This record gives sequence, C-alpha cells and structure tokens, in this order.
Amino acid sequence: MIEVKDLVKRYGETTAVDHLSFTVEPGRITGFLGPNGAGKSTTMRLILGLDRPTSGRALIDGKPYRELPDPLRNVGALLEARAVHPGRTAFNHLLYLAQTQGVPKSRVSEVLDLVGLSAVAKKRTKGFSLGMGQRLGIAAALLGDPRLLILDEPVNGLDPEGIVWIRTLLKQLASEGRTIFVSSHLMNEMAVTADHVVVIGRGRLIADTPMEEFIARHAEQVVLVRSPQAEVLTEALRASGAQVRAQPDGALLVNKVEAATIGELAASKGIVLHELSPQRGSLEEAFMEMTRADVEFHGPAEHPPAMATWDAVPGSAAQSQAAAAQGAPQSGGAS
Ligand SMILES: Nc1ncnc2c1ncn2[C@@H]1O[C@H](COP(=O)(O)OP(=O)(O)OP(=O)(O)O)[C@@H](O)[C@H]1O
Repeated sequence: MIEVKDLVKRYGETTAVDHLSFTVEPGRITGFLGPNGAGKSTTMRLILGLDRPTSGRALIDGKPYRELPDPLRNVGALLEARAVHPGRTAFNHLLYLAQTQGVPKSRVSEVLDLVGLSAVAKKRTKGFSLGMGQRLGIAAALLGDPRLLILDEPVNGLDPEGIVWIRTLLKQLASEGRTIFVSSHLMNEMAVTADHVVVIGRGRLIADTPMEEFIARHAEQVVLVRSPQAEVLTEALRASGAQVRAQPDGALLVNKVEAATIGELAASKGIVLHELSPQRGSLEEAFMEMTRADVEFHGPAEHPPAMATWDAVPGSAAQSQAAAAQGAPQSGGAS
C-alpha cells in the first residue's frame, strides 16, 4: 500500500505538489491522472525516495522508501526517463540490474519473455524503438518480482498491440494482489485499464474515486447506432426521451439512453440494427474540462484545450518521442 499524506514539494517559486493526500490499495490498478506538469512524476519520485518532500510524507507499507528492507525487490519502478547503456544488449542490461539487486540470472530470461523481448535479447539497446525501450523498462521493473509497481506513463511509445499487452499484464499483476500505481495523461486509456483513479492538477487533488464512479459521474452516455431503418429508429428513440444526432455517414449518435435499452427498443419494433456501440470519447472531454483550470501550459488562449494542446506541451508523449528519436540522453530511474 502507498500512503501519501499532506505531501508538498516546492522547487523555488514552483509548487509541484500541493498538500496532496491519497492512498493506493493493493489488488487493483490505480490510475494517476493529470495534464502535463500536474505533478505526477514529482509525486512518484517522492514516493520512491528520489527526492525529498518540502513537507508531508509518502509511505510504502507504512515506511518511507529509504527505510524499506530490500526495497528493489519490494518495489518495481518505471520512470519516464530511463537509464539504459546504449552499447549494452537488453539481456546484459537486465543481467547487470539483476546482479546489483541479488536477483538470479534465470529471472532475466523470464522477464524478457514476459515483455516480449526474447527475440531481441542479444541486440544492443541503442537500436531499440521507444516502445521496445518501454518494454525493457517494464522488464527491469519486474525483475525483483515486486509486490508493488510504480509506472510513469508506461504506454508512452507503445503501439496499439503494446497498449493492450500492458493493460493485460497490469490486470494480471493486480489480480495477484500486487499494488499497481500507474500514471497517464490519457483519460480514455486509463478508463479501460484502472480500477481506481487519482486525478491531480497543479499538484492538488481533484478526484480520488473508483473508476466506474468517475465514468458514471463524468461521462456523457453516447451510443453509436447504425440501422438500415435509421429514420424509424430515430423517431422511436426520440419518443422515448433520447437525444439523437444523425451523422453524415448515416450513423446515429444517441444520448441519454443506454445501449441495452436501444437494442430492446429496436427489437420490440422489429428494427434491424447493424451496429450498437457505446462511445467513451466524451470522457476525455469531461476530464479535460475538469482539469482545464489546472493545466500548467495552455496553448494560445483562443484554442480550447483539446487533445492536441496537451500533446503539444513540454514533456508530452509527442515530445518524448521526438527527443528519443533524436537520441536525447535518458537519465534517472529507480529500478
Ligand atoms: N527538478 C525540478 N526543478 C524545478 N521544477 C521542477 C522539477 N521537477 C518538476 N518541476 C516542476 O514541477 C511541476 C510538476 O512537474 P511533473 O513533472 O511532476 O509533472 P507531471 O504531471 O509528471 O507532468 P508530465 O506529464 O509532463 O510528466 C512542473 O511545473 C515542473 O516544471
């Protein structure tokens, strides 16, 4: 379990973490969300003892990280910036870490297998893509078979297959009773991954709630429906109180009624449906609305904070990718 209690971190004039309190429970995935610059990485660094708080405490199983017995085997971490010697192979990188952590060599092959890097185990890491680097970082975090995992933006750089892979892996690890704390600035991704969510903005707590509750409260229910009898269906839906918007391609976007109800209504009237899919796009909008005032770096004032605005701010996924592509040095790391 992780306990953050009235945590404050100031860097000169900047308050990166502002009287933050929350708990991360074992056996579930806790998503740590906030726009860029919200203080997620700083909070994680404070939990991992890589930085000292100005005031307040961050405890792991009741102790500061530095006082944990055998911390590397209890806590696995992936921070956004990783330290990987570019001339070393993936296998040797992990072997070096295993040796410093007292982990047997056999575990290196195990974690390489687990993250899908066995085929490139003997390749130097300097040729790795950002996604492969993320997988290697996750392998390093898993080396000591830790009970608690702290992952900063682990989906950064992963392709869609990689994103599904990490989601499945995290769910598996949580079901084994481990504590999983994972940061992201992507609401929709976390909506399908996390069981619980802690949202911060400008270092302050905005929400600490089960994901289902967060979605129920903030997501507009929108269902995409396709039918060869769209007009009859629209009429029936409107008569039952739903809002219906026809799309240029003939699809219907339906508000204020659940997918199951739409299906039942169509069946009762003998209307054929070709598609019936609940949409989650509006959750991202709700999240951005919620954190709008807490986004540190806005785009030009006339632009609303759409996805593109977040992706264009310093330290974003897009910028990290650009930096990695340019071979920018990666530093730091707790595992
Ligand atoms: N070492 C540091 N010195 C000075 N300011 C810092 C330092 N580390 C972080 N900050 C500032 O603290 C604030 C929070 O940064 P942090 O990196 O924790 O946010 P974040 O939510 O992780 O953002 P991102 O998603 O971009 O990584 C920012 O204003 C950042 O500029």
